[in-house]
Amino acid sequence: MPAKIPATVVTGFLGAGKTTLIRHLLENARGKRIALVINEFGDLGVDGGILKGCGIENCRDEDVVELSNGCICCTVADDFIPTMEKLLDREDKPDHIVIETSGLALPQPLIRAFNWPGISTRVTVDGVVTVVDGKAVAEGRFAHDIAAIDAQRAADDGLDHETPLSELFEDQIAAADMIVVNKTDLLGAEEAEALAARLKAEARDGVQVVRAAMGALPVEVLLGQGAAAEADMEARHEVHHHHDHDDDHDDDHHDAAHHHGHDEFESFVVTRAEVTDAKAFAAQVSEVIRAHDILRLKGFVAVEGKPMRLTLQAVGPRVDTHFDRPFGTEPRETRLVVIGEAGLDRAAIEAALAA
Ligand SMILES: Nc1nc2c(ncn2[C@@H]2O[C@H](COP(=O)(O)OP(=O)(O)OP(=O)(O)O)[C@@H](O)[C@H]2O)c(=O)[nH]1
Repeated sequence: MPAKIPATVVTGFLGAGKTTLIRHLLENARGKRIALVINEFGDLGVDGGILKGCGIENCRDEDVVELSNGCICCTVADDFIPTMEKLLDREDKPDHIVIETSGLALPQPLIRAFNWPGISTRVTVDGVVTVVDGKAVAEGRFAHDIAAIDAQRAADDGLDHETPLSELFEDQIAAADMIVVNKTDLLGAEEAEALAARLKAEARDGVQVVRAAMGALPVEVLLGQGAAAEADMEARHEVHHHHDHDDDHDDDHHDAAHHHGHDEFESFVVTRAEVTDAKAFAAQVSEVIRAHDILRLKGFVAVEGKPMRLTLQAVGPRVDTHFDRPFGTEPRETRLVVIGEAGLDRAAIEAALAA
């Protein structure tokens, strides 16, 4: 069976910066063919418009698909699934699918839709990325323009008007594999750090919390999480069980202050001699990842007495290993790439991995 196509679900309240983050991703995807599915509500089509007319090389018109029949959770069968099938049936399949949910939709029903027959064998949820408006959340609001959100909710009969925004927010946090604390340019460094720590404490174990300005995250941090989110829905509880809908769009798409995110991420390579025990080393790596908040760690490991090299891939504390091929004439060394937010304690990480 061919490998499943990974899909990343991007969620977050309106104005949190989802479209901005996706734009940055497309601009930096370097040849990776990304198809976008955008869940617009109503006929505004703002995000589709923004991304379609973007002039980004990787972002061809036919790679942007809009769902315009409203909330995904009530149109799964007649809109979302056929759209996905069409994408998957294409001759030149995308390497990755990115789905932008509209600001108030619950991510859970969408993730669950990936268990649908015909979809579940061909695509998997690589990761759920929840974008939060760091400035708004730090100030105890959940979104930049609560009044706009309220107006949208009120304008739609199908909408549950009772659920407080705080619960929708909790649903978004509970669904996440990665939480992006966006708009850190509007926060002090300490404030951003405190908020990231707070959200990490609220989220499921192992969820990565990263800080960003203008959604600028390295592609390799955002994509390739391998979460298979559709398979562990019970862990991603919904606080709120009513039917909920969403509408979208305030009109502040125009003021994207051009901002070249200075690099808030770093990566380096650690090498070491052969390890004696593959399993024990994987556990050791997992501990180092937790202790140092490493986002990604990947590479090859030489295991004593094994001619094959061990491939190691870690997303957060989840470490996957398998033997992939003989070392052949290459030096039998362990070589691991470490990726994290700037400020990693390189010396300590090197020492801990070499131990
Ligand atoms: N200062 C600042 N502004 C940001 C940042 N990220 C996004 N914005 C601005 O916030 C506004 C909303 O960003 P979008 O990317 O459209 O947000 P969205 O989540 O896609 O919003 P909807 O599509 O309306 O749900 C835009 O004006 C962006 O330019 C950031 O990190 N810092």
